Amino acid sequence: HKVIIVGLDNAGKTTILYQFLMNEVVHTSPTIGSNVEEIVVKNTHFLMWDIGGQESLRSSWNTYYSNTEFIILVVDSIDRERLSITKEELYRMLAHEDLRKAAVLIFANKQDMKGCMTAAEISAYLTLSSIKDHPWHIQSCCALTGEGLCQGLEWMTSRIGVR
Ligand SMILES: Nc1nc2c(ncn2[C@@H]2O[C@H](COP(=O)(O)OP(=O)(O)OP(=O)(O)O)[C@@H](O)[C@H]2O)c(=O)[nH]1
Ligand SMILES: [Mg+2]
Repeated sequence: HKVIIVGLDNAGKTTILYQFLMNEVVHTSPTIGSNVEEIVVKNTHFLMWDIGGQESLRSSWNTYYSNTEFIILVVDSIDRERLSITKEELYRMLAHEDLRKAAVLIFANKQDMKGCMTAAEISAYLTLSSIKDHPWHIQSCCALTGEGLCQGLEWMTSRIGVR
């Protein structure tokens, strides 16, 4: 099952990918291009593409879209200023033909940061409840401790077989 991990630069995408793979925090630097790893959850194989989120790289996200079953959108919950940009990117993706059948998992990451937005605040800002044409789920998490990541993966595995 193909998964793409998207979100703005510094959101924590690469950190999440390697937490999934090794249950460890790896030292990351901004991703140029992508990383790809296979993650197995309860006999379900996910091929996860972690894509660089810098502004100059976002226009090429669409080259990763074909055959994607899951979009993991990672949000930096402390980055209030740029949540509007995340919102634009989210709705641009949802409108894309190649992602018509994709389900969306939103990770409200960096919940360890003081003063961060809650998953409920992010959900309201992104108007997730208005999304009717894609299954979606929001999960708060902290990539540094791994908290919340398993629950996100469980939602993904629960979706398989529904379609
Ligand atoms: N406090 C805190 N820091 C985090 C968390 N997750 C990631 N970080 C830090 O955020 C920074 C960016 O993480 P990356 O995983 O490299 O971000 P990215 O989304 O892959 O960024 P690009 O590759 O540039 O798109 C790193 O310094 C991480 O250690 C978290 O849950 N809490
Ligand atoms: Mg990265």
